[in-house]
Amino acid sequence: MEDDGGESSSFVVGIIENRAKEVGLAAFDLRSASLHLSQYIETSSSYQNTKTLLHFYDPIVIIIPPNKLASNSTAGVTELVDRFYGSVKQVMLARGCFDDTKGAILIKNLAAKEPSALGLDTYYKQYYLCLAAAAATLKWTEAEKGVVVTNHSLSVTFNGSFDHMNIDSTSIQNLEIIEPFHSTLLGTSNKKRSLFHMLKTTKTIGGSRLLRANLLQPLKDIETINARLDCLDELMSNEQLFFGLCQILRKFPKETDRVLCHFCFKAKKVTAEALAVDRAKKSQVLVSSVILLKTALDALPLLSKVLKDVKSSLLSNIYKSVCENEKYDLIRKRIGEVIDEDVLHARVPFVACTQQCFAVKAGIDGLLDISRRAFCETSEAIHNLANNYREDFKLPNLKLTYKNRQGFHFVIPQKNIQGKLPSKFIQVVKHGNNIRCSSLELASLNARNKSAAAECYTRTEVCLEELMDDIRENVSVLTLLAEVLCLLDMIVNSFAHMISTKPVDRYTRPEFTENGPLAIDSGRHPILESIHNDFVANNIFLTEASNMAIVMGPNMSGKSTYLQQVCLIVILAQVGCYVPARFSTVRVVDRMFTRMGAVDNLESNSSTFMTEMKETAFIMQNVSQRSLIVMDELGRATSSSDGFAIAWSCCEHLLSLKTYTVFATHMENISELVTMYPNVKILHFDVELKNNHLDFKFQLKEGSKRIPHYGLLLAEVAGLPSSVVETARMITSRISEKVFTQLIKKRVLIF
Ligand SMILES: Nc1ncnc2c1ncn2[C@@H]1O[C@H](COP(=O)(O)OP(=O)(O)OP(=O)(O)O)[C@@H](O)[C@H]1O
Repeated sequence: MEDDGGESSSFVVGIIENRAKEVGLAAFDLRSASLHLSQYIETSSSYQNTKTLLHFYDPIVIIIPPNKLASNSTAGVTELVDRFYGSVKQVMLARGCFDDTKGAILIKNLAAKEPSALGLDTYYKQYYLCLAAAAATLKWTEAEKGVVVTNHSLSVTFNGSFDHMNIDSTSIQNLEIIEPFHSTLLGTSNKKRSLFHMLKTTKTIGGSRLLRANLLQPLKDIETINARLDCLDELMSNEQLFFGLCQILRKFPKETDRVLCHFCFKAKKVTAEALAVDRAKKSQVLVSSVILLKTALDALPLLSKVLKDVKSSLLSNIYKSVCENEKYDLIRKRIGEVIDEDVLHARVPFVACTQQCFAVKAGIDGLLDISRRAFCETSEAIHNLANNYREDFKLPNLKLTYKNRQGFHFVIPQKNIQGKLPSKFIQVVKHGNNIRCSSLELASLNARNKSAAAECYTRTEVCLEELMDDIRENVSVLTLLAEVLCLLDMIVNSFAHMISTKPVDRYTRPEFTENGPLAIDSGRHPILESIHNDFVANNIFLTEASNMAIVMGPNMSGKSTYLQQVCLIVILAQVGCYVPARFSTVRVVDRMFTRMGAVDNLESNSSTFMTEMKETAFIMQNVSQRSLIVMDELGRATSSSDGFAIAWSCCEHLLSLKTYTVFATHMENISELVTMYPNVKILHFDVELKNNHLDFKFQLKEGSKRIPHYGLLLAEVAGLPSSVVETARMITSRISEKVFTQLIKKRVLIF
């Protein structure tokens, strides 16, 4: 598999839908060799569920069947992809490629788990669409990448996203989980203000991807969440274990997870020409994977030492399944039969290249030994050439550098060059304060050096063939090792690290119930509290008997911050992390909905009000008994009477369910709901009026409090011309709302 080297996504996603608006989605992760299958009914015409999953997987390729209008002639999933994911590579495959029977057979053969353990027999009929999508996705990936997936190597999960809390893509933006709101809006990169960036102290790319996936789809299973929390308890109370793990994790190469999955893919037999072009590169990737695996396996005994006496179930399971698993030892010994003991994984390009050329023990392959000699001779000649140039051209600071693609070239600090650079130097390029260049002699030596290295790689691959087959037989333990390293990276380097940087007891362990309250005592906004030194903590208490809180208060009093804070605390709790509160107990949330900032949606050609209504409709259609909904100023984008009516009726609808809702509003009359429904409570943010100035306390209190004309006061502070404010003040003092309406009707109001 090609090595992307970066943090970018590695998902190939196939999607297909039927006439009943049921969608099957297969997401194939090339990096971790895992396949995630989901099938669901699209309840909204805007394909919110599909959008959420696409947002989650962030694919590099989307595979779709040719466009076909859905049953009711509305746009289908293919058009959605066309419209919203134009920048992602799209591949259109004939509907025949989306074959569910083929998909089922493929999964039976490729999955690491037994078909019965996967539940394939049960799922087959029910999930035929995602199996069809899997067939197309695997077929395309194998053909395009020139690989064959090794039998029984894939980690397959059914119904991936629905085992987890579902957060729709709008809420992901509103809550600033991955990107701060304004950065997505304005294209700026104020990355400090997202939950993901706050926690992204993971050391591996696999770890940070796992963190991102967890934040986008937090857990729902209390047992798993508690296992993570027990592990955090142990890390927080045992410094030696925490620092020991931090140190040991550094000993595993950063790329371990990505490289281990190379053993799941076997190169296809290709034609002679393609062989010549591609082979050396592929062989090099393979050799470096084996070296990396050796380095990772060498670090395993150190991990065993640190985890020997752990108590929490998560860590002791890791100890049992990884550290005590003899298979790793056997693989390591088998590698030791072919690979030189001194060979190590290296990141500096030329060192890595040399390690790869010398990976296989001497004397195993005569041709390899000859190629190595040629490689050494040309490398030495290149270094001698550099020495000669330093002396001949009086350039003592001339440096020789190596890049994987170009090979060797010279770097000379510009200040060392008096006058013109000697004509011997060619391909001269300015680079900052340096000049990069080559010479004809260097270019020729470079070519010889490269071809010697290429020959070394291909010979090495031949020597490694048997070893690779042996390793592939145990590929499931390598996948397990990759998963464990990513999980430890997230829990130790992100969660535990973040908690350890805060004062003691600022972050506490949340508790969970299936049907209990959502109670947060002295909760704080995880991101804003580090920006505001004097951030004011607030509580929330919702139960099935009192499941809606209406939050009131003037502008700027802290309502939106509070809504976001409640959601972020629940997300943190459900990923298995401590939360910024004195105490918290969470009823496990299965879907989280937010309706917050009102912005025109230019992409979907919707006005502010229509966007607001579409989002609200989506919530109303999808809400479940265990949802958490936060709504900010619903109904403010239309006429005040219609807005009020919509807000009121939405509240009534939500009150008839057991869902927990926090509803922030400026509409004072909404508080009348409390007189009709016992399960509503009214809260307000405390603000005092002092000398015509608003003094914000940011403290949430019971009941409501009326601050007259706070809008006018804030408008003045914002710099509205004083004459305008004066006129507004005069109008409000003279007329009551009723009179005002009558005046407008009679059109006698003259400004
Ligand atoms: N608990 C708090 N402690 C300290 N500062 C806070 C707190 N909550 C909010 N703030 C500050 O107040 C500012 C305004 O808060 P926020 O946007 O939540 O108000 P709002 O009531 O939603 O306003 P509006 O009704 O105009 O949307 C925030 O940007 C933040 O700087």
